[in-house]
Amino acid sequence: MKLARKEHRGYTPLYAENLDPTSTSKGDSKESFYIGPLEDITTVVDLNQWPSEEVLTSWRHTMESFYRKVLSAGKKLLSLLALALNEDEDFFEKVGALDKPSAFLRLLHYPGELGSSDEEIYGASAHSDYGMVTLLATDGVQGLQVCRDKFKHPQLWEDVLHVDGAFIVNIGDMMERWTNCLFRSTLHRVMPAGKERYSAAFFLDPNPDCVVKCLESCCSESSPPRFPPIRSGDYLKERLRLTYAS
Ligand SMILES: O=C(O)CCC(=O)C(=O)O
Ligand SMILES: [Fe+2]
Repeated sequence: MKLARKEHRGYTPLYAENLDPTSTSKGDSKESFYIGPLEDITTVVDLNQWPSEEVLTSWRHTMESFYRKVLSAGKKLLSLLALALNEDEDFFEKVGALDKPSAFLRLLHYPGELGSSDEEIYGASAHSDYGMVTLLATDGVQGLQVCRDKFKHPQLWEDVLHVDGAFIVNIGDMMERWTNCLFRSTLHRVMPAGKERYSAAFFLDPNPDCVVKCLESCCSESSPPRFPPIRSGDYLKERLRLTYAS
């Protein structure tokens, strides 16, 4: 396929990824298309892959406009999270996370028919997102489930109700590291709904050079940092490597 994923942009086919790297299944039953930062971080070249205007007229314009709007909403959300953590509202700007953030829009399609198989196939197997926050829009078809207590066994999964016009927001693993687990990243999955499903996830992750280090307000002598500081780019690279390993 001409627009196959390169530099983490473009098309990923069915079963290309396994969001739960511990699972032995053949992969998740979804296809997707990634759109990365519009003004690219490292080069002047646009690494995004756009279908030709003749094939999909105005598609690029629509996607770029959506990307910018969700990025702006995500930044506002992060300033509210900073205030909730007793930090200045521009905390995530000051630590360099929002200077050319590593923000990816992912358009997802889950097929309705899966064919017969003995193994359990997920639309998206259980995972938490990797970055700061994810803003997720869905078409309202059920399937998304959340596990409130990811360390409890057996795990209890609950359907996430659709609210028209609202985003679902997931806390990501780097936010969990920053807050020393005060804000837990959300364990979630997508079950096959027996019906075609579309969603758009916007992963708002820090600039690759931003170092994610436990906030002072979130640790003390009796509650030391649970994670060492890590460069965001290194953390993301490793998580993506595991997701696309098979
Ligand atoms: O499609 C959805 O509702 C969720 C997608 C998701 O969790 C992901 O791509 O990380
Ligand atoms: Fe996710």
